[in-house]
Amino acid sequence: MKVALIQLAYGDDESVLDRTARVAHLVRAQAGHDLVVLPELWPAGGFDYTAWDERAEAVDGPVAQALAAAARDARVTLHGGSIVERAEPVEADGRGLWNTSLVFSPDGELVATYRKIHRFGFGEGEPSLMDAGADLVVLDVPVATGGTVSVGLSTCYDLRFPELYRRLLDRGAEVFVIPAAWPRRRVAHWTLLGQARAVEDQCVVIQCNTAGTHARHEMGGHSQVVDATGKVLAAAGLDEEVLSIDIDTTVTPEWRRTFPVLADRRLS
Ligand SMILES: O=C(O)CCC(=O)C(=O)O
Repeated sequence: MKVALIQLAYGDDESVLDRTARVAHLVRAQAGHDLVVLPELWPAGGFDYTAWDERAEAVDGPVAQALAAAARDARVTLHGGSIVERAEPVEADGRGLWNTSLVFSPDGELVATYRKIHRFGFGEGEPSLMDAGADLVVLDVPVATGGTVSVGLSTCYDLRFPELYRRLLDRGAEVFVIPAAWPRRRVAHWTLLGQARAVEDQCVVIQCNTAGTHARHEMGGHSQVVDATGKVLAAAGLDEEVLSIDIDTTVTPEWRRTFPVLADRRLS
């Protein structure tokens, strides 16, 4: 499975319109990959809390339409990172905004949405401005060499909650895709926890982080792809870059067969 991770850098000066056009261009340049992945909240700004309400949009809004067209032109499955989603109806005590990932098929069809379950901010940011998602999402992603790969979705802070990944595993996930806006000061946790999820769940982990500095927060970069044995197959640095990697999808079932630790679980 050929995968491209676009570790996008942005600051405060680029408009959402300009950034969207730049991202669509970067996605089109990844033709030939099976899956292209973008970071969390790149249109609204991961830590740009004050702009979220104004930049919120529907899952068929202008950013989604630009991503759908880019996926179709490049003929790739596109994990478009996440947007601040505005949707109706709003629950009685709800906020009507979610941190929502969008996945498009190579035909440009929106095939999956995932609303981030664990909100980051310790009372501020996401918990005060957004609602929490409740639904697990696992989808089949087609691979040019034949067949599909079962991909479980999660976002950034979710990575700190291993029980979520066990549940995705139990729904058949072989790969976890994790877009993020993870700060530089805790980037060691980002890489370590990604490797831990790969080892404990015997899954491929694809982590696409943000780079650059926006809203006074320096992002950590260090996107990575880890195979089901825990081996880091590709790793980015601190700045904007595209990681391109051909993942051997036979490794996961072979590793699960030769080291059958999952079969020894006792509490499920
Ligand atoms: O858990 C962390 O250290 C960072 C999480 C985060 O930045 C997020 O979920 O947006």
